[in-house]
Amino acid sequence: MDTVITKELIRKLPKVDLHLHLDGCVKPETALELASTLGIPLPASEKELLLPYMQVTDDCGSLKEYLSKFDFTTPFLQTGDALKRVAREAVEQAAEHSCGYIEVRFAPQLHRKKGLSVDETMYWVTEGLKQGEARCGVKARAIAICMRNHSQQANREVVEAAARFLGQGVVAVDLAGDEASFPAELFRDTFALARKHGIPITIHAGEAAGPANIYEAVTRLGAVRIGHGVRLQENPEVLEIVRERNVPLELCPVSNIQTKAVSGWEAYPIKQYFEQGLTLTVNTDNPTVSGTTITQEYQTIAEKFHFTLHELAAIVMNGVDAAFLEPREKRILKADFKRKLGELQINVL
Ligand SMILES: O=c1[nH]cnc2c1ncn2[C@@H]1O[C@H](CO)[C@@H](O)[C@H]1O
Ligand SMILES: [Zn+2]
Repeated sequence: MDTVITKELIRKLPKVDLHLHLDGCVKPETALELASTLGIPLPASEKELLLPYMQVTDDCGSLKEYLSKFDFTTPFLQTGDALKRVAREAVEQAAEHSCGYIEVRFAPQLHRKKGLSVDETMYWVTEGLKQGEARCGVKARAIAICMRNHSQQANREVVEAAARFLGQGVVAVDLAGDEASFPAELFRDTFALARKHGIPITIHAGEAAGPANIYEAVTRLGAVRIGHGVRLQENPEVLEIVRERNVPLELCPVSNIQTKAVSGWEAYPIKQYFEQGLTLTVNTDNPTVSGTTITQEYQTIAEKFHFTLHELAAIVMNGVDAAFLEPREKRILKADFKRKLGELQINVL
């Protein structure tokens, strides 16, 4: 008989979160403290009352509307101390949900309003992750995000700083922001520079626009993972390319429903993708903005799509395989995950 998949069992299941935005996981209580330290007035002084300003509701209509929630948080994330703290807290939150490995992404250019340089933002975020790692035993790395609405020069600075921090806590570069208004092909030069520096690339694509952006990201920009990619099903040829090349999709189910990347759970293609042999990973995107946790993401797909515990573990291991870690570090992580899954009587390949 199949094991009953309880929430507690999923919480205990060793997991990874490869798609997690730093500014999307700020705890409301932290926002309150940072705002008071920085002297920024807030519309509410209790965390429960602050949460609606930081979180979307089910009637969120689009990615653009979803992204507007980030305007509330960025003013607090402008100092080294604040960046270090929220990075550390991202690791702590992951530890509560038995994540053994996380990659936290952030856009350095959004954190410079008080004069930090791009390198300084990377320094503080990676410091916070290291502190969290030491305290919680969760391996944590950073991904530097280029923003779609930023200038080529601003994005170039991010890529160049990422090259300096590669192997020092930063493991990859990404492209995020308003996908519908800025197609992937606008960023060819930016990612050519990343390739020149040998920086691994993941790109948000096929979320608020169609598979053409996934095609561009994989075949021209050099993406070896795709952020979301849920709209891949709209083009079977692109789907075949993604499958052949074994490009992992960083699905974020709760966020994907909220941003209307997919019309609703009945149309969410995760089971089909799984059965078609695509490499799926499950992630949170923005725990605070989306009101989710990695446990909830797994529980939701288990309930709605009847994944078995072994299938959930296979998805976890896809994430371990897709981690932007050096081969040696990855082998150690993989062995560690197999051991921990074995303790739960789950055997994976
Ligand atoms: O799902 C998403 N799609 C596209 N952009 C996103 C998503 N979530 C967050 N951001 C954007 O990335 C920035 C840096 O973390 C956030 O400020 C937000 O604008
Ligand atoms: Zn994202």
